[in-house]
Amino acid sequence: MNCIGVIGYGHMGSMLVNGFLSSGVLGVDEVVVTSRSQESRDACAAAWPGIGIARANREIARRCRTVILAVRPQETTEVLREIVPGMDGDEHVVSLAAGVGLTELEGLFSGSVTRAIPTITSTIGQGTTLVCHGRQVGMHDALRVEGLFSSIGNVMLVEEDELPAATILSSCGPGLLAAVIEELAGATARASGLAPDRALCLATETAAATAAYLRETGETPGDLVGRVATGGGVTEAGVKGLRERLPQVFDETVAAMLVRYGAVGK
Ligand SMILES: NC(=O)c1ccc[n+]([C@@H]2O[C@H](COP(=O)([O-])OP(=O)(O)OC[C@H]3O[C@@H](n4cnc5c(N)ncnc54)[C@H](O)[C@@H]3O)[C@@H](O)[C@H]2O)c1
Ligand code: PRO
Repeated sequence: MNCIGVIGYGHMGSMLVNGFLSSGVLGVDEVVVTSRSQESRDACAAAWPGIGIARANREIARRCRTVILAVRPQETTEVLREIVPGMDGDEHVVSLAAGVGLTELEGLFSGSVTRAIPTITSTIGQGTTLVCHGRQVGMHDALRVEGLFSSIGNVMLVEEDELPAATILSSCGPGLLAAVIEELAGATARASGLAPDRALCLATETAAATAAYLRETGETPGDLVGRVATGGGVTEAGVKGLRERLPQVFDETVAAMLVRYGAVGK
């Protein structure tokens, strides 16, 4: 009964199960998983022999005290409505859904509710899970959930009104930066004879090294630009062009994401 239930074994559900089990923070006898398709349930059972597999969402609610909802935002309230009748009220529901607020979740389940927004980079133990506890969450439940997510990366406690912006940076960020890496490599390959796969390899390594440099030295991005861009040189020409055009591109990008954030759970 004190186990962790995961409903939805897609990108996030599988990442969390793999992370919690491979870090050793949970054993297979402490996790029960279900997902809509038999194929996903079979994949989970094959990856983690001995893990609990439930055939129905309501079974998770009966067997587990902590229930992680790892289905899409538009399915989250439907799944919560489905399982609540089988719950006795002292469970802890943890929703991963971007855009589905605590008020809505607590309106369906009157017990403890936490919103947690992980990031795909926690597949490799890096990145930050954003955690926002609802008003009913006690210290014990809060620490248990924070401990679980700490096993796969950093945890940052946030207020709910900070979640949209923090989600864009922490959780959508890997997708945004991957697109930037792809465009930088693609443009360089198109403008030269460099093979696209070699361009992508160099751009990816450079992005990783740049992030590590900033993290380790504590320099600002502006400091680093100053070190790289020799006066009158090549980098300066590129950074000048980016600084003229990127603010508008990113302002529009973030505005579009915030609009979608507000609508995604509907
Ligand atoms: N992908 C990310 O990087 C990311 C990051 C942070 C938060 N999130 C949030 O995590 C949640 C899951 O996202 P994802 O990318 O893993 O989605 P996904 O589509 O990969 O996985 C969703 C899973 O839920 C299952 N499912 C759907 N309806 C179901 C139902 N009624 N009962 C049981 N299982 C059902 C699907 O079969 C699928 O396996 C979303 O709410 C999303 O907002 C995602
Ligand atoms: N992935 C989810 C989305 O794109 C939530 C953050 C990252 O909607």
